[in-house]
Amino acid sequence: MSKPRDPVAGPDSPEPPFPIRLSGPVIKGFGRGSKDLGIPTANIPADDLSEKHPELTTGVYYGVVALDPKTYHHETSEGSTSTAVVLPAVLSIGYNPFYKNTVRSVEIHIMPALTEPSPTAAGQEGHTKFNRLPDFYKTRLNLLILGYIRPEFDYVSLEALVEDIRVDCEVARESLLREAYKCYLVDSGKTSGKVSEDRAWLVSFD
Ligand SMILES: Cc1cc2nc3c(=O)[nH]c(=O)nc-3n(C[C@H](O)[C@H](O)[C@H](O)COP(=O)(O)O)c2cc1C
Ligand SMILES: Nc1ncnc2c1ncn2[C@@H]1O[C@H](COP(=O)(O)OP(=O)(O)O)[C@@H](O)[C@H]1O
Ligand SMILES: [Mg+2]
Repeated sequence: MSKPRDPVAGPDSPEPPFPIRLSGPVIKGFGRGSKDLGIPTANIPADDLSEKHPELTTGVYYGVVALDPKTYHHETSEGSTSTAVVLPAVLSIGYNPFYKNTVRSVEIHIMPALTEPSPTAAGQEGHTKFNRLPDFYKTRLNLLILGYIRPEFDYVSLEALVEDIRVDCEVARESLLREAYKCYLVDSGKTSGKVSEDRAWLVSFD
């Protein structure tokens, strides 16, 4: 048995180099996320990553995302919205050692709002239904990376990889529930300068 993982990752408020801004159109990946793992990941181009963000090492991170509402209509209980909805996310940046990719990819799994029950909560091991939205290929995605979780690993089985990603979702969720992170998701009206600036960038799609 491997030892239990820490329930949260990173300091109590984002520290440099975070938040890191990434943006790009959602592109096709290797087609494994949904099919092999049951975990859809929105892939965005990674071409200029080493030039623009040399500090961004390979690994698993958490953050917040927004999709361009011009092409993605998010359904809420109030109906369809024309402003971008901000959602929590967990992502991997790297070569997917389990699949031995030769090119680096950025793969983002968008989670449900923190006010909704978590589909990846413990007790569902082996039966987890990861969050799935209607497809949004080609839509522009803005991402603020807020913290680092762990390095990428190779695994003895597909089940072991899926279980670790399930725990990543829970770690991301608990980490983002902290006040200094939650303010990126929920605009309380009293957020300070830099947070509002980053949040304004997140939901702007010109
Ligand atoms: C939160 C998260 C953590 C991941 N961690 C690993 C990892 O440690 N090792 C690995 O080989 N792949 C990891 N992956 C990548 C998955 O293997 C990848 O999403 C899958 O291969 C789907 O790829 P595709 O979008 O190209 O189809 C992770 C993905 C996510 C979303
Ligand atoms: N919760 C989600 N997070 C990320 N992408 C999602 C989600 N739900 C649906 N999708 C869609 O699924 C696609 C990714 O599925 P995936 O099986 O990883 O395919 P690919 O290999 O092409 O990336 C995304 O591009 C997006 O259109
Ligand atoms: Mg993918």
